[in-house]
Parts: sequence; structure tokens; C-alpha cells
Amino acid sequence: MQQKWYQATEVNVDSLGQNLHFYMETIEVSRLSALAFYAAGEERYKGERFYWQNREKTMTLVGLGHAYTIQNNAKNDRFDDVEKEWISLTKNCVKGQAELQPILFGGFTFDPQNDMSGEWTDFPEAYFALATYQLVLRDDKAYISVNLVSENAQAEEQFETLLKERDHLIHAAQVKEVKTYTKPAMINYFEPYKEQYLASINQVTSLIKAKEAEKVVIARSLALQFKERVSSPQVLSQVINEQPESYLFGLERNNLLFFGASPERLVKVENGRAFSSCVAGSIKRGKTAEEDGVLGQSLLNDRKNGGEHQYVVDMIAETFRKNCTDTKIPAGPRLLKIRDIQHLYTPVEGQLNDTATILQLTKHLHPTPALGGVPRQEAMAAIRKYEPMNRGLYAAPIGWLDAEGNGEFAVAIRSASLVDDKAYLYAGGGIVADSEPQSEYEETLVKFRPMLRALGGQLDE
Ligand SMILES: C=C(O[C@@H]1C=C(C(=O)O)C=C[C@H]1O)C(=O)O
Ligand SMILES: [Mg+2]
Repeated sequence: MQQKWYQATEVNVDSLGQNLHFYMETIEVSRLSALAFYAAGEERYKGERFYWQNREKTMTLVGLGHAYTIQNNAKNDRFDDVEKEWISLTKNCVKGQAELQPILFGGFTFDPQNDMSGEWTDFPEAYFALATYQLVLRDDKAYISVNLVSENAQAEEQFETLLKERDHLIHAAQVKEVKTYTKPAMINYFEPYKEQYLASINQVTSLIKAKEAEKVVIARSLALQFKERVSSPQVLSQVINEQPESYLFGLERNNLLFFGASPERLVKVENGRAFSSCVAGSIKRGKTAEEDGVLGQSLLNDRKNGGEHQYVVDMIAETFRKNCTDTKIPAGPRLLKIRDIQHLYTPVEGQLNDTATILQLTKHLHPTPALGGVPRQEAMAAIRKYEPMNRGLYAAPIGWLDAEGNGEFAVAIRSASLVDDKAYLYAGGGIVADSEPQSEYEETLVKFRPMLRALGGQLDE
């Protein structure tokens, strides 16, 4: 017989001062394609969907529709506010059973002080959703939960309607399983602010030489124009097929899809144990195994890249020492090789202390010197001054948490926004005293490659 769990709880969300009724039913289903489930929501839930898969491919999440959203524009308190609202919403949920966990998915923008207009105009500084239909694929099992949060104490009828719709979605996903997607047809691309970007590298290295900062991550964007509107499942399918060794994510809000394939973990918490990763310092992949090995060795021995990397290790280690006990950090970096690029990589782990939580760690870690710089405030000021764009969710924390404090956030790099028939790709790099504009420019070209390929484009080598 099919496994089924049901819970109905009453909660009072302090910030709203109202009583809410939280209904949740979870069923175990035979394994189905997460992308097909996502695509089954194309008509009714477009603009309210998300997709997530961890690096190890042991967990996949899809959300369709919004049962409840947690959004705010608080500049300093956005992490705390999300945490408080989520805790009060879920305080009466059954604990101790993974299948019964409601999941909150979303992200925090890179810099709430940036209000430059563009594709991120009006995007909340914290944007999270509990999905109406939540698919979790974990350890070879598939669970679908239906969530309803209502002010109405007699919402059973409404909940029944959602359960019927769930069965339609499952059916549609099973039918769609065979669908294959073509690459979008790109007709044009351009590099806005290319000259400004190159100039900014010199300006930032001067700043660093004048001892006004030590490291600053400067990014730029690439704009693509397609022949026609491109759908979210279409690009996600390319990312899923082409980037197996990264975190894969897609988050929709209205007509914007933010998506990517990031190699970088910001934080993961599992049963009180916390994990992070220092990823900074880059070199391209070789065309042969031999060339690849030589490039990797030269990255491990390179002073400039080693410097970029060490700032990140120092800061993440310090944050772990403040929030955890039993912090473990290897003595030196190793290589992290992904399809287009190799990085210096140092994993960090520790045991959360009594007051630390995944969102508190996220708050303290973001932005690490891999995406912001050192010292943090000076680097942020330099980014605001020299980067003529709004990063939105690029380089920012994206991920999920459950009601028991488990969860995972990636750093949303190797990412892009899709808006109807246009896409904006983002890439940057750590600038230190001896950075050179041309080689930093080339590093961003390599970092654009995964999303560019997914979107049907190609840059010359
Ligand atoms: C900023 C990006 O990547 C970051 C910068 C790196 C570098 O400069 O070497 C390497 C990995 C990331 O921490 C990006 O991909 O856009
Ligand atoms: Mg670099």
C-alpha cells in the first residue's frame, strides 16, 4: 500500500499576528523525473516554481505553487526575519520524521543596498517559498507533499481540491517523462560595460596597492537575445544534462527564472553538523589529461591564486570557530575540477554550538571573500562603486531549510537570469594586488561557459 502521512496544525505567526491553519499531506510515489514534474507546472505555476539538486545528487527538490512565502526587504535583519517567520510557521509540525518536513526554498540577494534597476528591479532582498506541491527525491525514494496554509479553519475542502490537482500533476509528469528539449535559438549576444570592467580591474588593483582593501571580487554580465521566448524547463534540462558535478538550481519569480550550476557550497547543516567550502583560485581545464594535470599543479603552486584562496579559508575558518566546536580544516587546498574550470578547494566542517543555526551561519558567512572581498565593508563599497550592475541573486546564498534546522545553501555562481526572450549571465573573479585585466577577463569567459552552453551560445576560445 502507498505510504501516506497527514498532519494539520494551527499556528500563530507572530509577525502577522494571525492564526493560520497548516495542512500537509505527504505520499511516497514511485520515482519520477523531477524535471517532468517541474514542467507539469508550466501553465498553472509558472513564476512560482523552484528546482534544486545537491552536488552529490542525493537530494532533488521541486516546488510548484506557493503555499506560503516569506519575503522581506530588511537591509540588516533579513536573515533573522526569515528565520523567525519560518520557526513560528512550523513550530507545531511533527519533528523527527524526514518525510513530514515542510521545506522552505529561496535566496537572499547579494547586496540589499544595491538598487540599480534592470532584471532584478523589485526582487525582494529575501525571497522564500513553501511550495504547494513539494517533490523530494532522496536516497532513491520520492515523496510528494501538498501544503496549504490558510486563515480559514475549515479549509479541508480547498485541501481536497489540491490533492486532486496533485494526482493530475503526477500523471502529467509521468506522461511527460520522455520529452526532450532543444537548445534555445540565440540570435545575438553582447558584453555590456566590457571597457568599464577592464578599467575597473586597474582601479581596484590601485585601491589594493594603496592598502584600502586586500581583495575585491568584481563581476560583469553577458546579455543574450533569443529568437523567441525560452521556457524554464528548456534551459533547466540543458543544465541538468551538462553540469552533473555541480549544485543545480532554478528559482522563478513572475517572469524571471534565475538558474545555474554552482560548484560552491556556502553551508550545509545535517543533524547539527555544519559544512562549508572554500572555493577560490581558478585555472582552465586542459585538453588532454596530461595538460590538465600540469594546469592543476600550476594552480596549486600559484602565488596569486593561493592568495585569493587563503582569504576565503581564513574568514570561513574564523566564522566556524565562532559558531561551532570541533572545527576541522585541512592544512592546504586541493583541486576541484568541473567541466570547464578547476579551482582551489578547502572543505570546512564543525559541530554547531547551541545558538548557531543554518540561517545564522548563512548570515555570518555571506558574502565570503570568494564573492565579496577583504575587508568585507571596504570590498562591498568598491563593488558598489566599480560594478555597473545589480547582482541580484548572483553570488548570493540560494537553497533550502526544513523545520528541524537541516538544509543547504550554495553560492549562486555560474548562473544566469532568463526573462522571456532574453538572458543575463554573470561571472566574476577575485581581484588581488597582482591581478591583470586581460587574464581576469579571460577567467570570466571561462566562467560564463556553462550557462552560455546551456543557452545555446558559444564564445570563441
Ligand atoms: C565569482 C565567481 O567565482 C568565484 C571566484 C573565483 C576566482 O576568482 O578564482 C573562483 C571561484 C568562485 O569563488 C564566479 O564564478 O562568478
Ligand atoms: Mg580568480
